[in-house]
Amino acid sequence: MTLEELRKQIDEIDDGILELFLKRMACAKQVAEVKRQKGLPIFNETRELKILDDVCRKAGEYGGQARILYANLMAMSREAQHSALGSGTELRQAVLKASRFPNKPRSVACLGEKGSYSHEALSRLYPEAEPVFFPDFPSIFAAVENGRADLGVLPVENSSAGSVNEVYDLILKYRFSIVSAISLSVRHCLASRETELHEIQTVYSHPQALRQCAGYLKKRGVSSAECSSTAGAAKLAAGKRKTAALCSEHAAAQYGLNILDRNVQDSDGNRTRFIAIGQNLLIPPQANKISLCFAVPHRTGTLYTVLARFAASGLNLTKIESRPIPGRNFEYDFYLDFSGSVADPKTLDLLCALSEELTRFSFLGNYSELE
Ligand SMILES: O=C(O)C(=O)C[C@]1(C(=O)O)C=C[C@@H](O)C=C1
Repeated sequence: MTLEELRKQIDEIDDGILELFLKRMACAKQVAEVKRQKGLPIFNETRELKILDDVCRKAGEYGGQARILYANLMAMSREAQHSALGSGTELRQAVLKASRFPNKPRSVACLGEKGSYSHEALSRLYPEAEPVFFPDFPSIFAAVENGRADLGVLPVENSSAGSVNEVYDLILKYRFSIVSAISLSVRHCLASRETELHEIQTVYSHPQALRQCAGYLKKRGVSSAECSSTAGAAKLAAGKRKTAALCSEHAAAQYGLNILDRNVQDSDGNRTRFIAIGQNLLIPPQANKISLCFAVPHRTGTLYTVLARFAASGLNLTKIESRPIPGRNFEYDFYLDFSGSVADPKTLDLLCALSEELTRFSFLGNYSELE
């Protein structure tokens, strides 16, 4: 057979598959109605596992491929059923009740001292708020929980050093709402009370900043020491001979230090993303980014079929992070960011379906990110 003839056959087969796919989806919607009348749950694991085992056996050498194909078919079918029944009432109501107005927090918690990068992010996001400084990330979450601060600003990711795992673990522990975000260009300088570079023996900074400048520090042959923030490092270096801090120029000025070297980070386009968290859900009208988290059972293809549903809805994932679930060996929570808005009914339907199907699911927010 020629290529053209074979392609003609494939086209005919595809038409047949598509017709059957649409028939299957229509049938699934009817099942949803029966389930509603009988008060049955949409997900029927026994039935799904039986279908998967059957197709796997019948498909012979393509058993694994058939399993994945049908796992996806049934995920789509469940989603159509959830959408037909308007599932996820709790999430739908939370989204409906969420405030639409940008909040004007009185006080916002952040890491470190005046002049820290977190402080800069906070001032850009909430110029009118009073900053409240804390020495570590858990204290910021605690301050939001006990009302000492209306919101908390936290670094979540750096373009060269990667995710701030401790913050992700706290996000997953507290499950507060993410209400806004900002991506800041981060340029570190080497600042000291000394005036000559060769006098420096020890460099202080936050572990993330030390990581972002690891190549520079190695080249200079100086030792490094961790402290709780870049601005804290500047304060420390102001009191000790032969030391310097990796910090912002702003922090260097704050503590009266000389700038011995500029732009010392290893990557030129070094950026850090910050989020603001709060107790209440706030969804501004321009919100275009969604964050959520969930866990999946340890079975082949479970994460894959969840991610396929985002692809099927045309949603672009911008971040995925997995973190160990405390107290459960080698089980993970997944944290996801994607571009989208809950004002889009199809996106809200997907989230509502997932909220019903996945364990440890939380919708964390729909917000926009300043540049
Ligand atoms: O058989 C059912 O109960 C259905 O709802 C249909 C179906 C499927 O698409 O095959 C969908 C969801 C269930 O989890 C199991 C199977």
